[in-house]
Amino acid sequence: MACKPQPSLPTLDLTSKNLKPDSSSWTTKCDDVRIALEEYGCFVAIYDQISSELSSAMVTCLKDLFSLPTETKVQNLSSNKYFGHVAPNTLFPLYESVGIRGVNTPEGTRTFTDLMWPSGNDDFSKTLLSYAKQASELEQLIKRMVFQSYGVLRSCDSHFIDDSYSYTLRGTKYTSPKLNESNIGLQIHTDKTFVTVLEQNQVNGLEVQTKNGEWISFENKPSSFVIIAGDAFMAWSNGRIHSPYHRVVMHAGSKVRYSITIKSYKNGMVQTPEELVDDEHPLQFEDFDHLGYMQFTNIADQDSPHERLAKYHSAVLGKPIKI
Ligand SMILES: O=C(O)CCC(=O)C(=O)O
Ligand SMILES: [Fe+2]
Repeated sequence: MACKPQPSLPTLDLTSKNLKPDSSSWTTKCDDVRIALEEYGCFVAIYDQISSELSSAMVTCLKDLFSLPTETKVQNLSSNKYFGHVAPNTLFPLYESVGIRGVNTPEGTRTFTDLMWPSGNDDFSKTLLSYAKQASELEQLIKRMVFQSYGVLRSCDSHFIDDSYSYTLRGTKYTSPKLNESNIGLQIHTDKTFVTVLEQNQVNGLEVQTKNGEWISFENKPSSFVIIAGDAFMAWSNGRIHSPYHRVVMHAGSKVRYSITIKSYKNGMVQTPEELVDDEHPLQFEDFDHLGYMQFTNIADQDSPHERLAKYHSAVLGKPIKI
């Protein structure tokens, strides 16, 4: 009997030679990106603008960061539960993570570096800034391609001016489970972001759920970045783009796993363009404040993005939305 092939995430070649704006291949590529995000909420981008040297340097930086004493790491406080330091705990003993805000600006990287290394660590802040800048360019490319494919690039050009988005880098370290310990590195969730750009280094573990409930694991390859659409992108697109459930599963005996995510958040309101609303697609989500939505959400909730956004709207606007 033939074996059923393992499902895999779509892979799209976004290397510079394949991305000449205004060519017909550019239009096709933009459609491919949109379709992948509508079908899976996620795809693997092959991207050559972030060099493997920079990625390795970033992982070395994360190793240095995680080896600092806990008393130092916990100083990275945040009123927002998604942005600070998360230490391993009894519920998720394999997971340790650090969120760094404003990471694509020299002030953001310097403030964080000075907090962790009061006597300075130039290598760290330079690598962090250069990685974050390149990854935020990839994030903008993805939005540009999707907007182009929906025909709203011009009407939505305010998404591409400085300060229209904030970027957070979340570096995460996963240890392998001990005997009788759960192998869940990170629980099932959707991202509350607009877009997440994720790089997984050497040790696999990320799994993404398809719309029909199958789990797809992601095998790491050089120059590959996983693009994940978040709840805000889904809402912006009037429900066309999928915000997928995903998780990290670790395997006994595996090496320590490091992942780097760049997460984008719209500054101010997320608003569905009017071109994406018509009789067949009535408006699903009222405008909402992205950072307000982040504050409202609970990491451990098991709501779908639609349910969570409905609860947020009803809490903030006093009325539920149609779902
Ligand atoms: O570490 C990973 O591969 C996944 C991280 C993730 O999903 C997240 O930070 O939202
Ligand atoms: Fe995630």
